Amino acid sequence: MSGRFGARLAEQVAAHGPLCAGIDPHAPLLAAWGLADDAAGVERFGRTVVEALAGHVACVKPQAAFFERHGSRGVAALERVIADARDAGLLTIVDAKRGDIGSTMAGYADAFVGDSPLAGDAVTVSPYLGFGSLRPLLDLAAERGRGVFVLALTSNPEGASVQHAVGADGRPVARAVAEAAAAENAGAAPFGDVGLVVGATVGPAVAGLGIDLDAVNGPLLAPGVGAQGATAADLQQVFGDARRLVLASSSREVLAAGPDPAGLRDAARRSADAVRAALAV
Ligand SMILES: O=C(O)c1cc(=O)[nH]c(=O)n1[C@@H]1O[C@H](COP(=O)(O)O)[C@@H](O)[C@H]1O
Repeated sequence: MSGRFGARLAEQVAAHGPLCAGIDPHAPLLAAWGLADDAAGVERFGRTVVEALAGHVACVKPQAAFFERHGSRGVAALERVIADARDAGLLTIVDAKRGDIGSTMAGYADAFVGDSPLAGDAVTVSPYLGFGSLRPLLDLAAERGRGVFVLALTSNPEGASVQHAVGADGRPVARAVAEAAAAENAGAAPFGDVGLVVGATVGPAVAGLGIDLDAVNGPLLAPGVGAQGATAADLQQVFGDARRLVLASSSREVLAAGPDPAGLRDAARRSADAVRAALAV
């Protein structure tokens, strides 16, 4: 791994388009792929996606939950998927969505951005114990050149009850998260290593909450494209002038084309082309 996460991601997006393919081995997808719903099944699933998409997409995002549901052997499978991706030169965002008090966050930092085999190129985290609680993980990620994606406006409808709420300082909570991320990325080029998660499904919320996403100057991971109903065109409305920072994410829509590697590549290519076209407008 050489160079900082933001710079490496920018290079991959330039080469392959602004799409991150999720690796979410849901039980129905395992069945559709003819795989058992066990640790060996999720391992085969994940490694197949990596082998098919390495060199064809900007990055992959293994969803830790679907590996963890098989206990320690599932976690070992996740480690092997991450190792395969690293060997293949494919960037990984480990979707673990961790968040805890600062002293415990230091443990998650070691696990996901330190020396552990669970560390990919970046990790997703939740700031809803307070953005400051993420500090140990942000610091270790910065030291190692890894990336962090902080949940801001999530793609699920329930998220608004927390994220749109106005905090004690008068700012909507999601806006405060965005401004804290912007402070981490100040001065970085082409952009920094601290990204936000902003669902492609959030409609007019960004503008409505007064959030300046362009000022974040970090990658904006946009899940919700495909299975959750958002289209590439929704990205234009949600992201406005911050389109240069968007990394759309899609899992089930791409994965449904497997296990045939050519089918996975075609589905990823179609999604990446649609996203690139929508963001170019
Ligand atoms: O952090 C994420 O990736 C994420 C944040 C969010 O707000 N919404 C969201 O759907 N995700 C993840 O993105 C993936 C979406 O999968 P599909 O709906 O199948 O494309 C899942 O792994 C979710 O956990």
